[in-house]
Amino acid sequence: MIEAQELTKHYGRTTAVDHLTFAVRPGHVTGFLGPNGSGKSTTLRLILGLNRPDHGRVTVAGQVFGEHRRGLRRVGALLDATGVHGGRSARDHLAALAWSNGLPRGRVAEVLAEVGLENVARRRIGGFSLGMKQRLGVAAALLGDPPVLIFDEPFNGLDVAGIAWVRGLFRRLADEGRTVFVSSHLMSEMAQLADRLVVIGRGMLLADESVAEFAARGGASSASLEDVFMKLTADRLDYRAGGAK
Ligand SMILES: Nc1ncnc2c1ncn2[C@@H]1O[C@H](COP(=O)(O)OP(=O)(O)OP(=O)(O)O)[C@@H](O)[C@H]1O
Repeated sequence: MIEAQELTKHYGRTTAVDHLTFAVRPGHVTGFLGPNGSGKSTTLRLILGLNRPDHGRVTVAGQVFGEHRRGLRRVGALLDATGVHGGRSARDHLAALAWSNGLPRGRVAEVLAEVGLENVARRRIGGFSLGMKQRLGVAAALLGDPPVLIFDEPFNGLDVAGIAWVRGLFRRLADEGRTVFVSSHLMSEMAQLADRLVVIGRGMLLADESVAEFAARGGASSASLEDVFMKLTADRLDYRAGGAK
């Protein structure tokens, strides 16, 4: 369970996250949606203790998640797949993470197999494609077999087979009773994946409900989830192509 209460973060005069209150429950895939710049990444960084809130709090399993030793046993996260040391091999990268988190070395081979990177385990990460780096990031998140998993835009760079694989993986993790929180700026990605949605716009909460409840906002019309999302966020857009605001 992830619980945010009145969570607020400012960057200078920008309010990135604005009194956000929501809950992410175990046993579900919860999509975290909002237009570009709406505060999703900032919220995830606050959950993981990588930034401090200016107001409010966010807890994971009832505790503020700070700089915990062996944190990977509690929460696995993929925030920025490209933020890894390019000179290391995939295997060495995961082995270092396993060592610093007190995890058995055998987990490295298990997660490499899980994400389909066993054949390139000895190659330098610097030569990996974005999709391969995403797979490696998923492997790192899974390393500690944690009850809570957080993924920021995990579909970036994945091919069709990769997207199908990630969807199946997230479903399995949720069915195992884990809390799975997945951010995206694309409702189309979430429509086939999430059970629940947390939607924000300009840092503020717009929806925290099941996909069925969200769809019902479209009323009797045959509005797609994407239509409902576009309507809900229409006046909370910071960036819109074509110059109109
Ligand atoms: N380190 C920072 N310094 C200054 N402003 C920041 C910083 N990080 C984020 N912001 C601002 O905070 C707001 C929220 O950004 P954030 O990256 O959290 O949004 P996002 O929803 O993840 O966006 P996207 O979907 O485009 O990745 C934006 O206005 C952004 O410019």
